[in-house]
Amino acid sequence: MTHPLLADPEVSDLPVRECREPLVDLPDLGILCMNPDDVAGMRVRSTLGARLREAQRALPSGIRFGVAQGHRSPESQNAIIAEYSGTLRRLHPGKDETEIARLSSRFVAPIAVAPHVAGAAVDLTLIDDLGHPLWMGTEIDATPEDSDGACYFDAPGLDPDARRHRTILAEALGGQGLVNYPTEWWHWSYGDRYWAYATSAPHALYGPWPASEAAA
Ligand SMILES: C[C@@H](N)C(=O)N[C@H](C)C(=O)O
Repeated sequence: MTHPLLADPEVSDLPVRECREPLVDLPDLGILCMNPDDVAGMRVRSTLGARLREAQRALPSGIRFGVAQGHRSPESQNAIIAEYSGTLRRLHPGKDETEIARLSSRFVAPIAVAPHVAGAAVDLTLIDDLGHPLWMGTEIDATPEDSDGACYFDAPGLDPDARRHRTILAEALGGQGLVNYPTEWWHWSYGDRYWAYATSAPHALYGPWPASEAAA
């Protein structure tokens, strides 16, 4: 089955009805954040936070979540877009900017629809009771090029441990209504446009947040 990308009109054209729900701190909900310097990245919209807490309770004993990043500033989003687009331009000198933007959205969302900027997404993995990340087949943030496609949630040819761990992740998060971005096993969201697309909701719940800063 093929899935649309965040840049595709099936997703990007969906309306947002911003519900103005605040961000919450994930550590306050008992969720481990793996990047202590990224204070903003420890926050997500409150419904997403509550759902993550419930999803963590549903994990097998001895396993917990490790969050790499939740909320992201528009500046950080734009910096990731610029860096990855530059890589793609070097790899594909014949492609025009429309094609580069679509390819880029396999790995990083266009700013206008960015789920992390809305506080509606987390990049996360599973952590064992010794504090070690479980093997998921790639590191978080492996690009399609660097991982030869193994970053895709349903990538063929994954070893059994990685497949089993991804299934555990998906059952816990999917059970709480989160949706995965199929090009990245680690990216899960709730209330953004991709969630609206995947759940056939009439509109997204969250746009860029805070609205004033994200307009740039
Ligand atoms: C850059 C990567 N970690 C990521 O966050 N990708 C998604 C699709 C995003 O930009 O929202």
